[in-house]
Amino acid sequence: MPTLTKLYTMQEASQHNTKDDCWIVIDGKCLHPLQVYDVTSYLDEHPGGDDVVLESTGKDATDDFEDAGHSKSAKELLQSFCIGELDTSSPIIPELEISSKREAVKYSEKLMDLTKQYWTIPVAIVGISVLVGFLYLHKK
Ligand code: HEM
Repeated sequence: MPTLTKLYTMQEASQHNTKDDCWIVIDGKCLHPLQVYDVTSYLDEHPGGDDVVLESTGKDATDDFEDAGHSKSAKELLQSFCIGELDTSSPIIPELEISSKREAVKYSEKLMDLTKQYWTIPVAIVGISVLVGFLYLHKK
């Protein structure tokens, strides 16, 4: 039977960054993408202290976890805190996408303004060309 996996965005996971509510995101290895773990209840028991874990919230903490040289049993223990997977289809920093859209709008507005301001130049060139052509034909 297919199991339903809960998906969380990095933005959502990063909001759980306190002693009373602490989520971390770590690569689950195998075929899995990044997994989200609610380790709140383990913070006080963590042999490395709670601050190191809190410092690893709001980001991919795989390297931090691996660099600490955790034992096999620590890795197994970690799995018991898994609450879901990271939704990688959403941008990690959504503000970036929004601001780049805003930039595009700004750019097209600027272009429109320039067109409005300088429309006389191409019109004048066409007008002068027509006039010169007209005079030239009349001379003949
Ligand atoms: C990503 C953030 C984490 C960092 C930076 C970190 C760091 C550390 C460090 C530095 C130690 C060594 C403490 C010492 O020997 O004095 C340690 C030990 C340990 N940590 Fe973490 N830890 C993290 C997350 C976790 C999590 C989420 C779990 C389990 C749910 C965990 C389980 C353990 C265990 C069981 C030990 C004892 C040694 C072992 O069995 O490997 N840690 N950790």
